[in-house]
Amino acid sequence: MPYNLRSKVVTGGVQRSPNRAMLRAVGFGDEDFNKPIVGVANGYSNITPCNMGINDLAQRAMAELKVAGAMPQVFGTITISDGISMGTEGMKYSLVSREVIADSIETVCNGQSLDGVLAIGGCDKNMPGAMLAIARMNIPAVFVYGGTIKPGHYNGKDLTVVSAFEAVGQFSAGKIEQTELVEIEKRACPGAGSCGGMFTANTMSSAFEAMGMSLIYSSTMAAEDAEKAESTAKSATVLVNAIQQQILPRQIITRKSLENAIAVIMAVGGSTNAVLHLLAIANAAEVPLTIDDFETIRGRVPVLCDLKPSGRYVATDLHKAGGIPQVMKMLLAHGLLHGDCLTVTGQTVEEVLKDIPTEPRADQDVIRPWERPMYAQGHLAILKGNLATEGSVAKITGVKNPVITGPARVFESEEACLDAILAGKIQRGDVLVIRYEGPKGGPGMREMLAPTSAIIGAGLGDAVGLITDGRFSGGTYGMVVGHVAPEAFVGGLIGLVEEGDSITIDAPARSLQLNVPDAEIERRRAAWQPPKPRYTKGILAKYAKLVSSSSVGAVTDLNLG
Ligand SMILES: CC(C)(O)[C@@H](O)C(=O)O
Ligand SMILES: [Mg+2]
Repeated sequence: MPYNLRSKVVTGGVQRSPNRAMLRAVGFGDEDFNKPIVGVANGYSNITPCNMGINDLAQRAMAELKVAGAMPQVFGTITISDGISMGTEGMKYSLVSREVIADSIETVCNGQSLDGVLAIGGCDKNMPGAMLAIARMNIPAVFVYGGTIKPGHYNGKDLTVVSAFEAVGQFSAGKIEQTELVEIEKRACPGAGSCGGMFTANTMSSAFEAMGMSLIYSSTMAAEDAEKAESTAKSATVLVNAIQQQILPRQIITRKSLENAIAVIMAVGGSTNAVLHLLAIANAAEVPLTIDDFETIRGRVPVLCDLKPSGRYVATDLHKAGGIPQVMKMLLAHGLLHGDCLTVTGQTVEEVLKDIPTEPRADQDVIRPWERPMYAQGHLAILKGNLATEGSVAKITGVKNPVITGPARVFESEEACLDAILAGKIQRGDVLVIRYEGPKGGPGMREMLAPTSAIIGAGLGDAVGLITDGRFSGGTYGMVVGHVAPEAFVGGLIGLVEEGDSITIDAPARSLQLNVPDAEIERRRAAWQPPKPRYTKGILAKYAKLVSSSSVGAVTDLNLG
């Protein structure tokens, strides 16, 4: 039976003869018209180490798809590098690139009536971008992660790119010499692969493994190891089976599997970005999920893994210790994972995990035993209050002072804030406010890794708070609250804060509050003028018009119907 179930492009009789003529030019023979046509969304780019090994994986996937009886058709998807654009105006394109990737995969797969898609990505937005498209289209699909980078080494310590960001703060605070800063820069990124801690890329790949849209163990493999290519080949075989069986993404991406992904992200200590991306994926899959669901799951799931940014180990260490399947099995054994969710293999989560022990191995301390977690509850909290009536996202574990009330130090951009930190103008007890960096205001919610790392490097990590309507890197930690919604640009209270106002971040109470009388707030609100958009042409201008609040995932196709 022909697999071109979606359209009759190649089986549609004489009318389709011209379509077939073109396919013959790209290598189709008579018998190939009876095979499924599978897109390979190739995120290859030498712009960033995260994506530079992906072409080899795409080639391997193509070869294996052919062996499994499919006709692969490769097309390129774009990426930007968060690490390289970090701290620049270019970072505004990062979250935008998520939509571009989603739109490009949807455009090619639907435009060409493909029977399935194997998407390969590396840098942070590649993962959610691909999954948004997969959830929208609902054609059989598998996600292949390009793999994590191995750690660099200096003075007996493991390095990641975040070490280089923190070294800037250490240097500015006079804690290290410039020679040391340069050594760290040279050694932080020793090869191919996405940033090595449990930062955003590794968080999202882990989430997809937990959701059943990627093969087990695949999200923590090193980009440069042979098993990455082997797992890619296996993904191709699994996808062809999914096409034959018509296993569809929306059978896999369900409310329950998104809850599994959230539970795993809490257990591994993942990035704040996961909140934004999983809300967006739920919207694309038409699954009900709200920002408050993260708080509910956080309350019952412990942080089990000792991973960077705030912990000790990197993703390759987690892999050696048993990887995401070990974490999932522990959650399953303690009733915190839905075992009946379908995976792309056709097996349920419980079936996939059946041979994995319920406790981690004793010869490692990356994954803690159940009785000795890093933290009894998850680290990604949803804070609300007059400053964030729709919600905000904070990393609340690992900070010594979970409550801070301090004077606001207001910055209208990330650059202004970084300059103040590096110039030593921030005092212990200050609450830094970085605003007009939201989905519409930035636009694009830049990741504030440079200021948050400079704070850590300057030794102020436990002494100051920081709130923003922008985002954070997966490498950020400390008393930081991002995704503050509503954002300043649309009139959110964060835009009305004045220098010296008292702000309280209360992590245990999950509250974010401006301590200014209501009458004064109303006076300021009446005087507030919406600012002019920063961009009036091109993609940033289009994005700013369409994008939703971060509290519902910063998506560009909400309520368009
Ligand atoms: C550069 C990083 C560390 O990859 C960052 O973009 C993240 O979000 O994790
Ligand atoms: Mg990032």
